[in-house]
Amino acid sequence: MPNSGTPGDTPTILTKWTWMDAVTLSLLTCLFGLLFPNLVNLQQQIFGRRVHRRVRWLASIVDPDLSVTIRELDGPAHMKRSSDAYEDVKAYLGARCSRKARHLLGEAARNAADKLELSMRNGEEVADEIKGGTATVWWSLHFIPRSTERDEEGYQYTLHYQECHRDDVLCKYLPDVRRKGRHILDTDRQRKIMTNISGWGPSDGWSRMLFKHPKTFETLAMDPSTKQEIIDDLKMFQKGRKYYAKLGKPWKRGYLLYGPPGTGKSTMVAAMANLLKYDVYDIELTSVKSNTELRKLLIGIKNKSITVIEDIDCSLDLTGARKDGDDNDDDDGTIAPEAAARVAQDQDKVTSSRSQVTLSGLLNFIDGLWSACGEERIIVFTTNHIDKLDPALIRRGRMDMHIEMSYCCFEAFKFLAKLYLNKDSHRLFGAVEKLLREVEMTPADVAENLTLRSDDDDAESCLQRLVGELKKRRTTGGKANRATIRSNNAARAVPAGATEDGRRRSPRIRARTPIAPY
Ligand SMILES: Nc1ncnc2c1ncn2[C@@H]1O[C@H](COP(=O)(O)OP(=O)(O)OP(=O)(O)O)[C@@H](O)[C@H]1O
Repeated sequence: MPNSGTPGDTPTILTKWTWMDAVTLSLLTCLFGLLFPNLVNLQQQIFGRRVHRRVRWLASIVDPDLSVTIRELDGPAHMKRSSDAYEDVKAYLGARCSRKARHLLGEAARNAADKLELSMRNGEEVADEIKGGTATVWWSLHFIPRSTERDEEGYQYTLHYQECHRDDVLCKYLPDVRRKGRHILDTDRQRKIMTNISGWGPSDGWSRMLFKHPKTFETLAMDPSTKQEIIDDLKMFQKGRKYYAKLGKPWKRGYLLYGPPGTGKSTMVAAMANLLKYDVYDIELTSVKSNTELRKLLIGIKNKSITVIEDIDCSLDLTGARKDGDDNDDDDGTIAPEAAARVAQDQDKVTSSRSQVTLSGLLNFIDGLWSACGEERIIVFTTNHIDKLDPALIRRGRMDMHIEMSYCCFEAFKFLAKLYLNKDSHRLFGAVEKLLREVEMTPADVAENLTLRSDDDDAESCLQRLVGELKKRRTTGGKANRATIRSNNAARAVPAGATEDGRRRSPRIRARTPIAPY
């Protein structure tokens, strides 16, 4: 209430005002606002900011807790992918805090079959220490259900801390959590294999399982020098961060594994994953409905991973030319004339097939702009028919290394004999060597013959079985086999180092990009 100013009262501005003064001031303010609207806005903003600051100050006294939330899926709507930060925090908390939580979640063992991997359960809270144990922060895990159509449901970790520890938490503690979590994931974790099966899995399109393939390069039968070359190449790739950055190239490498069925192409992928400790993304291309869906899958692929497309020649009708108007790729690969003649026919086929993924879409997937959004990624194609593939698909820069997985050579046999029978030599080795020069047999078949099948089996009986099988093939299928191989190879140049009849006994590497001197 305005006061007319009783003598003796504490004088204030208001006490000296009259109603008339107030009305006059209001009118003047309105007039000022009409004449200078921007100045009034500015005045209101400054006033608003001051109020906001006071409210924050009050809030920090009433509730000094701050929080950071890390969601399981991040990225824009329709492009959600599982978050690296979430995985790091999960690994960190799993190792550090889980024993402090009251209610734990047990998952399949990490390294040992009889152990459980423990982590926080939904709704659980655990404490962690910062500043050398002088302060405490709290982590909680919650499941957030979908609230709108565009939203994704998923888990989220929330870190609660006091305002006075803000700098320590944000600048030291959180980066440390991520670093430690990543280290645990890199060294200690069980790797995963992901596959895309329509309608399954979370929104990023990948269904996940633990990857437990036992195959390593130590148990892969190959020509030893070829094997070493591949191992060296992979290891060089793995430590090539600076090298790729220096070249201005995305940190990725493509391997094409080709050869007859049973020669170890899938097995090689498992050995690669185990050597590098990478996750495996196995793409079933026929389940991918469109190029857009393929891109969405690509965005969901994590770093330090091997992406495999098996039997690429069978996956889609990609063996012909790219569709007209589909070719926005600047590669120098040429298209066979007969393939060009099939363009119209292929176009119809591609359109009518379930999957609308085009060759161009696949090429962009491998090395388009989006493919560079990650790093330390390997892509592997396997095929039984390299000659059916469009050259653009396997050209330099896409498939950097071509590795032929071929029939069992004597070196590979000796490796398998040592592995399966623990024999470095045997009287039947000579016979096997001679027969392997005449008959095609895959390492898978050789390994099967060397496998002990009963308690009575021993090295002698296994080798006899192998010699018998080789002899049988020589008289029945052996020659037919060779003829087929020759006709399949007819379109290709005879590889360097091939035997007289054009066959090659050991895996062959054609490194399209020289192995880099990092
Ligand atoms: N070089 C090898 N060393 C050891 N084992 C091998 C080798 N090649 C094949 N095998 C064994 O043979 C089986 C089949 O191998 P794999 O599936 O890798 O062949 P593939 O070439 O991928 O066949 P496909 O082309 O039919 O997919 C596996 O159980 C594997 O252990």
